[in-house]
Amino acid sequence: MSTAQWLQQTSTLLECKLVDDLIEQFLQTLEDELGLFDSLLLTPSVDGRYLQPVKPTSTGLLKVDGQVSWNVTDFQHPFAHVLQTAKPMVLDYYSLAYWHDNPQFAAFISGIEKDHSLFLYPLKQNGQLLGVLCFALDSSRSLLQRQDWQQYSEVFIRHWQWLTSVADQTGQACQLTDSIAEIRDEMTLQTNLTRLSSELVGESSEMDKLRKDILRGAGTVLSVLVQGETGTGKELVAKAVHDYSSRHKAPFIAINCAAIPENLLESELFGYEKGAFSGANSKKVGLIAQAAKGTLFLDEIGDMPLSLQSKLLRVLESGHFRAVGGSTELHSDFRLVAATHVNLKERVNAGEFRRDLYYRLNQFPVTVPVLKSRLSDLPQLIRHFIGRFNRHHQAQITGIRYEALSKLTTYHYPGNVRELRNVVEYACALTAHQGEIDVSDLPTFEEPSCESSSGSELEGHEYADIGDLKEAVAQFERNVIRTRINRFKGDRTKAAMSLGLPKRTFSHKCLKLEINE
Ligand SMILES: Nc1ncnc2c1ncn2[C@@H]1O[C@H](COP(=O)(O)OP(=O)(O)OP(=O)(O)O)[C@@H](O)[C@H]1O
Repeated sequence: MSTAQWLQQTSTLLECKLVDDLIEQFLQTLEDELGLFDSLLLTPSVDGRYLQPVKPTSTGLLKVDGQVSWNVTDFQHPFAHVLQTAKPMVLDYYSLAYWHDNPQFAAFISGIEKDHSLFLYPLKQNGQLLGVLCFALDSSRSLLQRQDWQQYSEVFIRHWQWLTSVADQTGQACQLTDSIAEIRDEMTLQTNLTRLSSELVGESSEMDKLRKDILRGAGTVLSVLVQGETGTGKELVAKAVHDYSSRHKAPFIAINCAAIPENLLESELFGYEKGAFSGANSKKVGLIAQAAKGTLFLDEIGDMPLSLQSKLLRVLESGHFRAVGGSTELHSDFRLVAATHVNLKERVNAGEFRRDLYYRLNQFPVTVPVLKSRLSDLPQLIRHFIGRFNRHHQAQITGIRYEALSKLTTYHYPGNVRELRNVVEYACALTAHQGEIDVSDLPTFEEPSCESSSGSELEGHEYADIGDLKEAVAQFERNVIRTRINRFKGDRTKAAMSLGLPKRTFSHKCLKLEINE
């Protein structure tokens, strides 16, 4: 049964006004949904010395004759053990034989057959035992791992408690509603976390935290700033913030601030009027207006020119803006998610990014961890990318050999998950149909030591001579990119992939650094 159906059953339960109706409804739902042969609820007598079935007679598998009750201190029947330990107990046909010495219990289970078992489950609230649920079921079934019916039982307990004391404790009604809302929220959170973990893959505690941060952020109206190295999944995170927010039905509009020349970025964002500049032959609606009621995602926000930053701040503060060449004030109600792989705080301190805009963007910060800090996620990510490759290429790669997986865990992934995805796709392309990825299918990885040795060479000689840091960095980037383009014989897509950069970011960098190879 889906979460929605359990919620439906929960609502039905909450409509019960009488305790007997409530118990009947509760047991009936469990029997239907868990495929039980029979079920029974045992509750303590008024003096607390005996356990008695709530239904005085039963003609089902579990035999009750109306007189039966079990002394809670008599350990000749398993109920006393469940009460003592407050833990569930599963008894198959053969282990039930152990309890046949107790005639009352033997009569009670006389209908149980070889492939049946008895499941006893203590109902507790705030450490207090309220009763024991008793199920007869198919012995191959296991109920303990399932959370759904246990959460449903929690709602039952609360409603049951409430109904029995409703006459003089009306105040409990509010508490109950709160608890149900809490349980409902918790169930929704768990469902969303499960759904999100199939999109944002990884079992590490870092990924767990990231998914929780995303859902918390999505539930607010705050601007979200996603920070993380290139290829860590920032765009996926931004999309998830939108998908799990109340704006998910409206558009998600994304733009990479680094991939668009400065003069075009403004008109892309704000739109323009006909004749605003040469070439503006017709009016254009900007991305801010397109994102109305939805989410605007500004990737590589650190590359946004200062002049535009103040215009962005204005629209974030007031919701108002003007199209390029326009005279009327326009309005858009959008939620902003921005991402950056640079340390924005440092840019602020260097005077390259507006401090006020930084604080406005950073209302809800989310940091995406680098892959090398969570290599335990590799097996799951690799499976995910193999599955994706299979779907896209109608292939049937079955998995990865242990030796190949071991080799992958020794690498440091400067390009993070994107680089891993490329490695897996490369390996899949070399793997035989219906085969497993082997070590020989993996690309040759660069030795990290090579990079660091060239770095220390520089440190010794050239660092001291640097007069213009910006130019030195640009020169370094130029050298890296040129070497890489040459290595891939001019194939820019491969060069971009090997550096863990999206192709558009790479192209823009080439443009900026005047690389024409
Ligand atoms: N946790 C993850 N689970 C599944 N796929 C992932 C995960 N993280 C990243 N990816 C995949 O890795 C690739 C890169 O992700 P994405 O573009 O979101 O990274 P990014 O941090 O925005 O990169 P850049 O800074 O270069 O723009 C995408 O194909 C994305 O689907």
